[in-house]
Amino acid sequence: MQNKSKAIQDLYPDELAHCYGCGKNNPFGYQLKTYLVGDETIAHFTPDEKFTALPGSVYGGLVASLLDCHGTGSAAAFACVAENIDLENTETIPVRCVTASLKVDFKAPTPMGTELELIGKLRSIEGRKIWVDMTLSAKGIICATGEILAIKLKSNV
Ligand SMILES: CCCCCCCCCC(=O)SCCNC(=O)CCNC(=O)[C@H](O)C(C)(C)COP(=O)(O)OP(=O)(O)OC[C@H]1O[C@@H](n2cnc3c(N)ncnc32)[C@H](O)[C@@H]1OP(=O)(O)O
Repeated sequence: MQNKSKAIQDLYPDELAHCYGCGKNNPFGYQLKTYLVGDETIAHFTPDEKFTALPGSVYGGLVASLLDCHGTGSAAAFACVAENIDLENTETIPVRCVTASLKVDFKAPTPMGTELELIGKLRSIEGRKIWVDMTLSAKGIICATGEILAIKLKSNV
């Protein structure tokens, strides 16, 4: 697979780049960036205390949101690779993936103020269905795992 120096979300067309979790054109959102590195995807996010659950730990909704957006970004990246779309030499991608199903398992408290690392691995692609397995870790400790079923939209909305 290809390495990618540009985030997959930065290849979404401008009119579709307003997602609260990962849209580059949403100044209020998290602007999560997913990168394809080898045959995995990676993203980072450092939560601050506005995301508090119990003191010192992150609320689960943020964890789910990060997995949601990293999952769809990863699905789009893996779909592009499967379709021989050269991510290195394109300004926008024609693939549109949305979440149909997201499962999150919370394994350990997610710490505040620490860089979180999300890793995605392609499980399978079957027609328009793309399954991605993910981990969310802090300092090498897995805080949550996620699995997403993303669906490629039929048209480029
Ligand atoms: C550039 C793109 C911008 C991306 C922005 C970032 C996104 C960030 C992530 C999100 O938060 S996305 C927002 C949350 N997700 C949604 O709002 C999606 C709402 N659901 C839908 O719009 C539709 O249900 C969906 C597009 C997912 C599927 O509808 P379709 O009419 O295109 O497909 P269909 O219902 O025929 O399902 C296609 C296949 O997926 C399967 N499927 C659909 N939903 C499923 C589900 N929940 N669980 C298991 N399988 C499911 C379905 O059975 C079928 O399998 P088969 O092909 O084998 O028959």
